[in-house]
Amino acid sequence: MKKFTFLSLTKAYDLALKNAPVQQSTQVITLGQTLHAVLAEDIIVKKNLPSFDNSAMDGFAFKHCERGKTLNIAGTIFAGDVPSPILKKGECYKIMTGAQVPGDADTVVPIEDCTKVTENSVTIPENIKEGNAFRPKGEEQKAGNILFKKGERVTAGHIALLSAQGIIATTVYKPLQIAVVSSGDEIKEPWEEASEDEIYNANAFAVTSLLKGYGFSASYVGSVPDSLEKSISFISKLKSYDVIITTGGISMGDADFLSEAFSKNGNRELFHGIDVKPGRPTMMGLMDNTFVMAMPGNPLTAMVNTILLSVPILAKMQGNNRYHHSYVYAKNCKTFQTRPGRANVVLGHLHEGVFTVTRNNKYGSGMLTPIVESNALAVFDQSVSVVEENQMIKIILFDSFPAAATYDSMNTNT
Ligand SMILES: Nc1nc2c(c(=O)[nH]1)N[C@H]1C(S)=C(S)[C@@H](COP(=O)(O)OP(=O)(O)OC[C@H]3O[C@@H](n4cnc5c(N)ncnc54)[C@H](O)[C@@H]3O)O[C@H]1N2
Ligand code: MOO
Repeated sequence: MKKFTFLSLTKAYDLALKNAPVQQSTQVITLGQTLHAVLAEDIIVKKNLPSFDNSAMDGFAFKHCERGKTLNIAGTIFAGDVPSPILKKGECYKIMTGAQVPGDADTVVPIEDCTKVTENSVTIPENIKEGNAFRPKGEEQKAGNILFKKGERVTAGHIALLSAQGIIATTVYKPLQIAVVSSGDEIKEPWEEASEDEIYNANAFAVTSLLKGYGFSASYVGSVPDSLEKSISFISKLKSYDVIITTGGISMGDADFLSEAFSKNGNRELFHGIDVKPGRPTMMGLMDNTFVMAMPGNPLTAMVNTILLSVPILAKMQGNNRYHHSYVYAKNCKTFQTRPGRANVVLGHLHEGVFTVTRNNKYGSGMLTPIVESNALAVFDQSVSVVEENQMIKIILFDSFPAAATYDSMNTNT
């Protein structure tokens, strides 16, 4: 009988991250495809942002030394105009938001702050600061600077800046090819007929959709039957994938063949067994360049493990330079117990800064409903046995992409 080598959660996480091969292949994609992609090159500012001095308000542009006076309006400047300086002493421009401010004006006053506004003249207030509502060329980004660094994950904000730079093609890391595999003779696909003695496959669709929510594309490639030979053959066909995530068949039962089937395919196990609840039988390893994540079959465990462990590892493999989970602090609503002696991953619901543990932390890892009742998880160190009411704890939100660059030991609560 195979003996598990239980690692602490932190050690398992470290070891997996250390051995996770980072995607090397790149591809050029267009702007509309870049959301969630990871940049494989630094992006340099091509065009100053803004690229000309301009007004932040609808109002009047003038030379600051003329403040407090009634000025004649020498002309009106609209966004898109390319004006030349024409101001004489005692004059100002009427100007619209975003329009160019010519070199002979340095301050803008919003129209509502002026008095005696007529078609030809306006009285500028005395107490206006030099440079008010004036957006200088290059204020936000200067041409030649680094706009984004290699390893940044593209968000809508990045896309806004790329668009503002007229950058329509970027070099990114190719998306990881992730195969999701389920296991067990008792498993029927949701579109098949399942008797009362059989169960529907929840894990494959849970894991693929969960990863999709984090911006990865994972494909469900099928279910492995409970047979060593068939498992070996099934796995041997998946070697071109960057990652294989399996659920089930990884514990100590007579039908748990996956560890051996992976080994027979050359898998080098990094660990098989983590001192964590849930998720104890988890195995991870490297089959040549394919990273193997064998998750326990219990559906709640499979999902929790995917969030907690797979997502940061995949983020690193995808080339992301911020791959640790980030956390928020929350106040614990009600005292609850955890099982000391190993790390505990606890589901809960975060609302307005308060974390309420799901079902008083009494649910089974074979369940599914507690996941839907939760929107966050918290990890507690093996020394913790009780979490007190009003205690401040670190929470990892579901669907929140890893964004921490610094390592904070799995963000456990101690
Ligand atoms: N002697 C021991 N027994 C068990 C241990 C142990 O350390 N020693 N660990 C327990 C823990 S913890 C877990 S978790 C389970 C995990 O076992 P497996 O990874 O081998 O998973 P299976 O036995 O294949 O399945 C467990 C459970 O989950 C159901 N399942 C599996 N796949 C799916 C799927 N795709 N969709 C829905 N449900 C699925 C399966 O029918 C079982 O009910 O082992 C404990 N035992
Ligand atoms: O990993 Mo298991 O889910 O603790 O029952």
